[in-house]
Amino acid sequence: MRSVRFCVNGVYGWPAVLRGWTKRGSRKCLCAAGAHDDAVNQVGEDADHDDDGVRVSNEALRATIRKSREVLAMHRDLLDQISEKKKLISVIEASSIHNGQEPFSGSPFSRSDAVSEGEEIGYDLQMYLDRRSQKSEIRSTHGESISVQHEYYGSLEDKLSYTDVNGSYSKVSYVHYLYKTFSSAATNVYEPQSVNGMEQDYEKGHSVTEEINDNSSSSAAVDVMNIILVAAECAPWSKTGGLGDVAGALPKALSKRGHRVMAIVPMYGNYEEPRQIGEPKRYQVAGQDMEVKYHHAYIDGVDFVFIHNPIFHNVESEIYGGDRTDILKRMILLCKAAVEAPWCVPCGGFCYGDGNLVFIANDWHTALLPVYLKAYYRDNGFMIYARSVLVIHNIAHQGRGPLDDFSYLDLPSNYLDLFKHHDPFGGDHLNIFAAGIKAADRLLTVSHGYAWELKTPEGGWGLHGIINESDWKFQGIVNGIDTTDWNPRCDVHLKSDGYSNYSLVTVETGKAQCKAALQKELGLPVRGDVPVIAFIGRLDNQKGVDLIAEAMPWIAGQDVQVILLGTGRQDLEDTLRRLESQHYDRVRGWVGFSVRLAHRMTAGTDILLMPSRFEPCGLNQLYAMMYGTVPVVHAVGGLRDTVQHYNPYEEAGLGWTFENAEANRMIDALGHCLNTYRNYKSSWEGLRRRGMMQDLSWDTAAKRYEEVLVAAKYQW
Ligand SMILES: Nc1ncnc2c1ncn2[C@@H]1O[C@H](COP(=O)(O)OP(=O)(O)O[C@H]2O[C@H](CO)[C@@H](O)[C@H](O)[C@H]2O)[C@@H](O)[C@H]1O
Repeated sequence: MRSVRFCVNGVYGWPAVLRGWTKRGSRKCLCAAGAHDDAVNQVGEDADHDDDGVRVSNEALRATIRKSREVLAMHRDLLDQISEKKKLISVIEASSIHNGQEPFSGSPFSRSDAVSEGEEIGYDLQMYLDRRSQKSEIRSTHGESISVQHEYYGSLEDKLSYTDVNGSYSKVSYVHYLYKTFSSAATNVYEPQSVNGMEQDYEKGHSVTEEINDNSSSSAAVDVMNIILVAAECAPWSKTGGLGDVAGALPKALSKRGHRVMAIVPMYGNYEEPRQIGEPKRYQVAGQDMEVKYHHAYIDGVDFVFIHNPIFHNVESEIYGGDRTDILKRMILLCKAAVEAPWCVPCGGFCYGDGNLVFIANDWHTALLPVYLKAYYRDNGFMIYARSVLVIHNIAHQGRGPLDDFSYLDLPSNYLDLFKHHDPFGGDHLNIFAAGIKAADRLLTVSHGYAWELKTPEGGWGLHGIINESDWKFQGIVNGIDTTDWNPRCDVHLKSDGYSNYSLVTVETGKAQCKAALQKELGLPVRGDVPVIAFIGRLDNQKGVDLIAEAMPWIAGQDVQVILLGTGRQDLEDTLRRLESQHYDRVRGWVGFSVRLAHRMTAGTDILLMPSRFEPCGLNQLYAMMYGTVPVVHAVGGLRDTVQHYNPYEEAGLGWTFENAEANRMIDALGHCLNTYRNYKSSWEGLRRRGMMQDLSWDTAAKRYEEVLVAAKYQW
């Protein structure tokens, strides 16, 4: 007998799904809106007495049918309302054309006063829908239905803004209706015929979920996505390095392109903006029952969603700290809570659902997400059109552990093979990154150079074999930077203490002022003529700060100042302190994490040193160029991609690169750089200007991400 499944816009109640697995392997979920957990639990329990694993008790079936009927009645009601309102809108359209107004006059991004309704609920869904409509206009190849939507709400907003709407409907009620109608469109609107079809199918015991997904595939003609990015850190709330910057900026860039975007991160502290949303949910982590509260803030077009549970408290300063299993448990909870977010976080009143849905997971911390999406949902016939993309920011951290750790993950035993990895260093071990790479629909990394390196034994850190096998779905996209946050023209950290904002036009004076302010702040001699060299980064083997220490006798022999900012390995922190005390007249070693100082150093120094042994992309060299600071880098990974070596004959290039991560090579490159600074002023100005004139924003990268997300959507 075929099992009955029903789930509309609600939670699949996976504790029950999990119970189904642990006791009898793969099992389909049975739930209805408003009664998911009850229905699921009931079925799960009944099913426990079911020998062949497919029989569902009559009682549970009846309960589900009852609930399903209620839901279908609601749908019918909604569709009636929609068709009524459509007629009304057509009348308004006709009358406005009659009045000689352009149907689409006015920017779709402009906010009418009617949007205050959205503000009231703290969510500008209308803005999203407007973008969606604009996008559909740009991509005119995508079918009729969207252009029809465009006509409806695009023109209606104009009418609401520029003409009087008399009669029984107020402006606000129209727009409120549109929020409802078209947010449904954004998250699986049900066409009347489909609903009827659903009803019939349902009566026959067919899966309504499948029908809904069929609808999403028809709206799949539109490349506007529901995107959920999940990461362990996100600036400005939490940041230990570049991943935080990317998680804070990429979602905004994707939202600007017209997508509905959510970013999910743990809630490490008491953040000001987010408010609790939806109902708390419970998840099993390593046999422990944990409650998650979702908190939400809608900022710059992005639904930032924070996972609140005591497990994340008090680790803000040490996000990846604690013992191995502590970190693992945090990441399990994050991934479980994230994969269910499209069903239980009603941003602006509406869940994302699974139509046109793509998750973007980042690094090993969230590499479990593609696995959970597959094991909890897709293997069971749910969310079959949802996709996952995994981004490798740093392969050096893989979530390795003994095979016994598998029991924490809460997965069917046949999934063990996905995690089992053998290499000469780890032997047979559990590797979370490896499993995520295999399970993800697409694999990305943060530069072309690193994409190439990852496929080599030296660069792949034991995972090169798996990455080579995944080559068909793998590519590199160079990171962008947040040009609001990192912009010398408006950088908030340059507005006080003698610093100054500056632009391409005022770079000479602006940088000089920042340099003097920085020297003063750090107690260095205030001298405009001395080149100031910076290093900013995590203190570990990757960043090569030890090469700077090795080269310090030569560097300190030059007439230069050096400022080193970093935190990490104890011995390297001690090195920074030692260098400062040995060369106190010209070196500062600032141990700690200071976003403000990082910004001020980027503005107030002349040269940025990045002798990284490997660098997947690197953001500091991009920030440096944006601020007219010239990079000197080891030509590796993303550094090779982004810093073109200076060519004095053609006055081309952006900085200096050196081929091997060795102190002497670095000294050579730095020597040429200092010579140009001192003796070839106009060349130096050219280097600065070329750096500053680049478009380093996320716009280009976001477009490329979009292509990958769309490719994932159409991939089977
Ligand atoms: N002590 C300190 N105080 C204040 N700020 C500090 C700091 N130490 C580092 N930072 C900041 O952290 C960020 C570091 O970004 P990176 O991209 O250089 O490195 P990271 O190795 O962390 O990221 C990984 O992911 C990113 C994103 O994909 C890749 O670019 C990179 O190559 C990869 O190693 C910058 O914003 C920097 O200013």
